[in-house]
Amino acid sequence: MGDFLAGAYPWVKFLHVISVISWMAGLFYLPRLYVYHVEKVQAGDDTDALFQVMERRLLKAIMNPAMIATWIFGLALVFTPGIIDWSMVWPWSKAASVLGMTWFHMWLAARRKDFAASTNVRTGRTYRMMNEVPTLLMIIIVASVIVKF
Ligand code: HEM
Repeated sequence: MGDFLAGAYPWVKFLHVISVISWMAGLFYLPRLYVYHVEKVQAGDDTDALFQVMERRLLKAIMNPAMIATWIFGLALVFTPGIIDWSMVWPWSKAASVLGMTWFHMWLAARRKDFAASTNVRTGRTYRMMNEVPTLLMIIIVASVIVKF
């Protein structure tokens, strides 16, 4: 298994980065959709239905598969021999940040259900602030994997 993963390493990393880009695109865009949804749309009108379709498709067709692929290829990299030295800080800062990113994904999925049930109580300001969460985590993750402190 170790030999196979070592041989596949560049391709697995290639697939990991492609999945990461797709996942991050959704994590940045979905909260922006929520800002416009809450500030510009009346519950129950045609635009409300349109936003709900856009939010559902973005989450289910792009973000959920991209998150699963990111985890699968990321864990394959974790189990590749010689890639991670757990005595360093970067694997831990990366692990904590990807757990945070996954929590943020789940939080967005729960908020989508609020909009679908017309029970959203959060303001555009809340969604604008939450939009900074993936930016912050991405900076920590990329510093971790590139600088390897
Ligand atoms: C979801 C769970 C994740 C796991 C288990 C994981 C794990 C890993 C591992 C073990 C590597 C190999 C590091 C190396 O080759 O030295 C890697 C590479 C990378 N990861 Fe992740 N990762 C995850 C999510 C993410 C996320 C969310 C991002 C971006 C926001 C990300 C960005 C990257 C990048 C850019 C690289 C390539 C670094 C390089 O070799 O130059 N990963 N990941």
